[in-house]
Amino acid sequence: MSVIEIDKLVKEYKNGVRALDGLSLKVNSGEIFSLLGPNGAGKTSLINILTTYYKPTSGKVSILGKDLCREPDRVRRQIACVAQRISIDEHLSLMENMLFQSRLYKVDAQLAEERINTLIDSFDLSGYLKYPTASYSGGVKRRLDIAMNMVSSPVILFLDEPTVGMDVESRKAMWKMMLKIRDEYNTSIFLTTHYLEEADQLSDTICIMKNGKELVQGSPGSLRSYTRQDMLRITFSNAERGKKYKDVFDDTGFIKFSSVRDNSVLLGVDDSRTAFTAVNKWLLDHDVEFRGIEIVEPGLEDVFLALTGSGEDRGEEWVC
Ligand SMILES: Nc1ncnc2c1ncn2[C@@H]1O[C@H](COP(=O)(O)OP(=O)(O)OP(=O)(O)O)[C@@H](O)[C@H]1O
Repeated sequence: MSVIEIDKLVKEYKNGVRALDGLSLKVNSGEIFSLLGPNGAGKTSLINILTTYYKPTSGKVSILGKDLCREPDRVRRQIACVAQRISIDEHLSLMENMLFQSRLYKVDAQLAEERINTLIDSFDLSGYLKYPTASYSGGVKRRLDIAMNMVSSPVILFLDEPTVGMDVESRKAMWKMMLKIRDEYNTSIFLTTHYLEEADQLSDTICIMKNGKELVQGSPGSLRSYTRQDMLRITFSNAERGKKYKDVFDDTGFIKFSSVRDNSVLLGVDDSRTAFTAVNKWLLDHDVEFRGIEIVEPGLEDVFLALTGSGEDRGEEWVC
């Protein structure tokens, strides 16, 4: 069963920027859904619409079976959103922050008390009860922010880049928290992130978007299979040479997609063994200085780069 259904969503701002350009996607009940995309892809615009903050220009959005534009109040009661900026009040204690949130959502006082105690326990916050919230580390503040947003027992929790700027340990604690929210609270999570490893580790479904449109949607494993077996990496002495030969290979016509990463060019090809021989021969015949050529197994990062490219629109070949 899906909890979010988006059909041909368009958001055009007053300045004429079309942040969403006919985006369609579905989020299933009880899953962690990650939205990935380069800067300016339209992720925040989408979250702002889904959380009823902005109105779409056109298209249809249904959340928990309700039309977002016709019944925004009913939708609002069943969702919670943790924005990029931490929303805890540092003049209040941990408990006061939790209670404030429960009153905002009009949760019955006794139920709120039970939920708050369970959340504090569940998310390892009890050790911080006696300290002022202003003294918490960024990671603990973020955990409290998310715990507060769970007081209303939302069916869907939106998290806009929840681990941005965190150290590895805090990020791992946050992942544990997200998995708990999905598995023990049965809340669906809609997550935006720039971290591919995070999306890979946590998500049931990943959607990669660019220029206001979805490029591809699927499980981390199914996305990796997009480019499995058929990639070559050629390493040069510097990134400029990589860029130069990327353009040369693009013009040959037998490359499915290409991207430059550090000193290397990644080439998507039809048959890696045949391409390996052909490209190797071409490089030697043309006296091109290169450090190495190899057949590579793609990771999620390769899929992301292949689909979003670095300015070129080759990803459109992969539109689902
Ligand atoms: N309020 C606004 N008015 C006009 N244009 C906007 C507004 N908000 C966003 N945009 C533009 O819409 C496009 C998509 O922006 P958006 O913030 O949704 O992308 P994003 O994927 O969240 O990017 P980032 O990862 O950098 O946060 C960008 O070109 C941006 O400049």
